[in-house]
Amino acid sequence: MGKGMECSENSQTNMKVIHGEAGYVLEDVPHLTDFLPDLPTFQNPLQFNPAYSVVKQYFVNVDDSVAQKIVVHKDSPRGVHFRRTGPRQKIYFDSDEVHACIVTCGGLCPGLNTVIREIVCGLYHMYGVNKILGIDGGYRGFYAKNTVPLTPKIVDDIHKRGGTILGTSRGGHDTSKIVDSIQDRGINQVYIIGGDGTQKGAAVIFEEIRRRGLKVAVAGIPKTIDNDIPVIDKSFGFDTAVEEAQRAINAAHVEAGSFENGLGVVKLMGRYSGFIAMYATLASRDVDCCLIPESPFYLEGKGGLFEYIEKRLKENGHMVIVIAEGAGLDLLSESFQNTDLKDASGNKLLPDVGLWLSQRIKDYFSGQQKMVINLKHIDPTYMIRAIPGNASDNVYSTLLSHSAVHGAMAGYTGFVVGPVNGRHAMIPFNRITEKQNKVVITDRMWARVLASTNQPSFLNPKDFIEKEEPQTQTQLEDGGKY
Ligand SMILES: Nc1ncnc2c1ncn2[C@@H]1O[C@H](COP(=O)(O)OP(=O)(O)OP(=O)(O)O)[C@@H](O)[C@H]1O
Ligand SMILES: O=P(O)(O)OC[C@H]1O[C@](O)(CO)[C@@H](O)[C@@H]1O
Ligand SMILES: [Mg+2]
Repeated sequence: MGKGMECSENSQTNMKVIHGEAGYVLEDVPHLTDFLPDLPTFQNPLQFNPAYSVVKQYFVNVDDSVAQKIVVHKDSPRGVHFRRTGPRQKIYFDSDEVHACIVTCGGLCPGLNTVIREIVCGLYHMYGVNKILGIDGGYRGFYAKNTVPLTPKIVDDIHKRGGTILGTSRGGHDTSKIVDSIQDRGINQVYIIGGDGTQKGAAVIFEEIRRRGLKVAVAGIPKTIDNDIPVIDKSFGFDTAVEEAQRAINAAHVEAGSFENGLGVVKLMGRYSGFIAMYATLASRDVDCCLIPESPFYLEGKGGLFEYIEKRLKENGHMVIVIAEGAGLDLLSESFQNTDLKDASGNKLLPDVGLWLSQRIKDYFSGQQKMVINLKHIDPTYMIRAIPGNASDNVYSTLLSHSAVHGAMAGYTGFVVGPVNGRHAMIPFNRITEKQNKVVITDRMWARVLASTNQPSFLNPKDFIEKEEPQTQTQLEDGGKY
């Protein structure tokens, strides 16, 4: 810890927070020495690695941190920081001692296999680790299935395939059985790849490991096609998903443009966050209306969706609507009985909004409007999720994997890796799991979507203006990322 720093631990969240000068705050991650103070250290073998020994500054300074906010005013406090990732001079595991395991949980996401590959190759090539196990089929694989040995040869070309070679699942998180399995197998590094639910599971695994006083590092790699993980810039697979969504939007546009009053409805993923729909819309420019969970809308009456569709068809002869799977749930609940069905992880099962919207539009225009429309509904959701990562996601996945490996080798634990303002950092679990990342509809990014599609905002601007204080300066809100 640097000079003039004060460290405190919040007993409720177990968070290590370090305060420095001028309002500097480091939301630190746990280290194995917090509960095992006498661990021996080792020289990092990377200094002898031909790839790294030519790099001038290959070890990061122990005090390096990454700022959460980079837009500041001259009198702003320095604000919250996270510990920077990267190789450390001193490590807490001897290469021969490491017995690592990797597990993938939750839904599929492009780039999962790249992350697995790069953890295996990173451990092997950078740190000389050769005992690495794959856990089969998500959390329950720890106690209900056999493990798969992983070597650079086995994972050599898996990044070219979609899905996860380890398999995945929802539900089945039994903390004590999982930690028993880790302990019984002599595993001392656990790499957990998954979304918000998975990282909640990883946090309780870490707590149990700490309670038992085991020398086991737990590292989370955030995975979510929905981009709903907070703090980090974006999640891997998201770019690929946005790119792949273009094919569906193009098809919808071609279909719509070829028929009189052609209407293409494309459903994209996004349970609670409409990032894929928002970015796919902005990227495409062929979309006339983007509907996301964060922005309420209505169908009938003045300023409603039906009125807009009619206007657009009259003006342009065709239109494309992109709808995220969690959009308009309040409207759907009027048509569907609230069954409250959940998946094995406890996530609410949503009715099919694409089908519902398409039917409502057809009913409206075949009813009182007497306007013949040609509607094509495209649902590419699983096709988008099941492909391999694109080039930029593959590079990104490599950085994430290496960050996790460097962090675990350096004895950090109970952390999630990810880029914060473009620099990779280790973030405590609770910062990742306490809330979901959502599109902020009062941000400029959503305004860009509205400006690009010309769709109605479905909101009364007075609702916003009257509630807000007059602003003299740019507000430095959390949401103002884009
Ligand atoms: N609160 C929790 N505590 C412990 N384990 C959890 C918790 N929430 C979810 N899990 C476990 O994490 C795993 C994955 O959770 P979930 O199915 O919600 O997917 P996810 O990780 O959120 O990914 P995504 O939503 O992107 O598909 C499951 O095995 C589930 O049992
Ligand atoms: O059908 P499954 O496997 O539960 O996955 C669907 C969900 O997974 C996600 O892609 C998140 O991984 C959500 O967008 C979607 O609601
Ligand atoms: Mg989730």
